[in-house]
Amino acid sequence: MHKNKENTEDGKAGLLVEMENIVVRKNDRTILDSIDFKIRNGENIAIIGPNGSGKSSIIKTITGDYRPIADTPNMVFRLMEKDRWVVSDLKKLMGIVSGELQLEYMRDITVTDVVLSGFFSSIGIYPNLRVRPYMLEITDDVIDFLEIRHLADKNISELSTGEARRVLIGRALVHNPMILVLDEPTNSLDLKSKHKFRQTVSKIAASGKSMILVTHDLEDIVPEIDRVVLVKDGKIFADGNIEDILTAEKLTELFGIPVEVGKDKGYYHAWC
Ligand SMILES: Nc1ncnc2c1ncn2[C@@H]1O[C@H](COP(=O)(O)OP(=O)(O)OP(=O)(O)O)[C@@H](O)[C@H]1O
Repeated sequence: MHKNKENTEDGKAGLLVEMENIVVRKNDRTILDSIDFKIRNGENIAIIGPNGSGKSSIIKTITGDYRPIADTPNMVFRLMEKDRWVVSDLKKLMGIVSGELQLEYMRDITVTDVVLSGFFSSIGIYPNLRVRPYMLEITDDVIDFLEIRHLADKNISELSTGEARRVLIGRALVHNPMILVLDEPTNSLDLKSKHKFRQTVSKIAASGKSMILVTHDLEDIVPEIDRVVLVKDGKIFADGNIEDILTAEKLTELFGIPVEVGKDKGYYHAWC
């Protein structure tokens, strides 16, 4: 799979995202409070937290959909070591797969066009978009990388939920984003589809792409992910190495119920 110049050379040691003292308010309510969060190039991170704790809001802040309160003292919001961005540039930095996006794609668009549309951040390919030969080549590469060649000519609306989600990963990857964001990617997938999806996630993580995985399911945390961030009540509750963070004690405090944690063949699971 193709790589960003920044991924391989100059930006290697760089910070992709720096957030310090980030506050976001919606409807007169603080939904993110004093968030400190940094992502280094090549890091793979899982974000976990109860419903409504602020996980998606952190992602939406990074993508520019939510704006931090600008006059917060000591606030830092820097992406790729730059302080100023336009939202359309932020979208190019990130490749996002979410349930919301999948709903938007319940249309008769071929898998190839869905993947290709990632170049334009559009839903589908329209006559006004300038599709260049290199885009078609990269689309082909991504289809092969994700092992979805057999689906390429089908309409996305004909696919199973699991297949469609892999196609959306293709759309997210095709423009070579610095960070791939998977927001609850295995929701409503059956066991086999989850297994296949996690294999795909492992393959992408191993390719050196930075990844943020937002999930409620510890089993989604493939062994290539070694950092976990816990979010509670709009704040970062814990952030660190997976072994220090995914403990029964921390998850019990995070969810407010007794939680047990186990680990088997590199995968964590929790029960209560
Ligand atoms: N645009 C918005 N307007 C008003 N409130 C919002 C908005 N976006 C998020 N919130 C509120 O902020 C809080 C955090 O929401 P967010 O979607 O980030 O949580 P989450 O951790 O991703 O939840 P879940 O696990 O249920 O997806 C919730 O109380 C939510 O209602």
